[in-house]
Amino acid sequence: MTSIDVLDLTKEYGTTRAVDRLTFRVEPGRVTGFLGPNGAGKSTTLRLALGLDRPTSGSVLIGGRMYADHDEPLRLVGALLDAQAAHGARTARDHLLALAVSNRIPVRRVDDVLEQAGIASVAKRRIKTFSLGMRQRLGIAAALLGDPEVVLLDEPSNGLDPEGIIWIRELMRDLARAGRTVLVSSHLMNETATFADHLVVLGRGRLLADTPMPQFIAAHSVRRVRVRTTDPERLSAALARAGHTPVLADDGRCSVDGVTAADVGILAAAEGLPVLELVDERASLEDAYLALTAGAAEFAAPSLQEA
Ligand SMILES: Nc1ncnc2c1ncn2[C@@H]1O[C@H](COP(=O)(O)OP(=O)(O)OP(=O)(O)O)[C@@H](O)[C@H]1O
Repeated sequence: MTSIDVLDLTKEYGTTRAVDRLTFRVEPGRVTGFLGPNGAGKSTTLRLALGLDRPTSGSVLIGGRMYADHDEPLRLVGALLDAQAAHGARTARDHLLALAVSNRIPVRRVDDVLEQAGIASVAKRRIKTFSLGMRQRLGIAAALLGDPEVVLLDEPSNGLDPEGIIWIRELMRDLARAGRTVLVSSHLMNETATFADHLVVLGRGRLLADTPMPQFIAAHSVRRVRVRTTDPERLSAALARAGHTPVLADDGRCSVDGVTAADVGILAAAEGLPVLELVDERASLEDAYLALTAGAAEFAAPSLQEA
């Protein structure tokens, strides 16, 4: 069981602080969604974890050691960072074979991962003829080649069709169920909600949240009730008198934040209004995420003069 520990990590590019004193732990046995708006620092953190760039300060430890200090890192950590990185003139199979041989991974793994990624039938085609989705599957095959305990995926559903998106979701869940440590970056909140057990949210290089998914939603969502009665204006006026701020839609439905369905039902009954529809709406992960990152999304990464 191998955890990832990000410890007081900072990365500056000139005057841009891409990652700002970040500390969090990614636990095995679950899928951790790594979220944040464009430029939040997700890819930089993953590159630092893989030793592809040097931190300005702080560190990332995988299984208690830096990536580069492991003897056979590809057998411990599999990563998909840039699916376009593979050499276009090679066939998919040759690309994986070269990776296997140079990392002392048994050659039989090549056919296993081609099969697992659903690209066995195109294994002998040159990579330059591949669609974005096929390249993405090849990148995932390469990440799984060393049968790693830790899997880092940067936007893995990029370019995948709906069937591919379901496949990658199930693959990530299976890896976590098998006790592996799975960290997956994304901008897509609703999609992340379909596979992540835990969330780490960044904004402007800083940690905004590190929390189990259900707690994240509960902590950041607003209660909202949707109600429809025979007289929307009268109900609206009654809600306003009770100190609420109802929003009336064209279809006669009324939304009210910060109340329960019971509150609204009792109020409607007191007004003698028949209730035609009354729904307790749970804010979606998208709403919760947008509320959390609203401040961070308005700006680019902070410059050092600002910080
Ligand atoms: N090599 C680099 N040189 C200069 N600035 C960089 C470099 N890499 C990243 N940055 C800057 O660091 C910040 C964080 O970028 P990063 O790519 O890590 O964010 P991200 O969260 O992965 O965004 P996206 O979702 O758009 O990929 C951005 O302001 C980016 O412009």
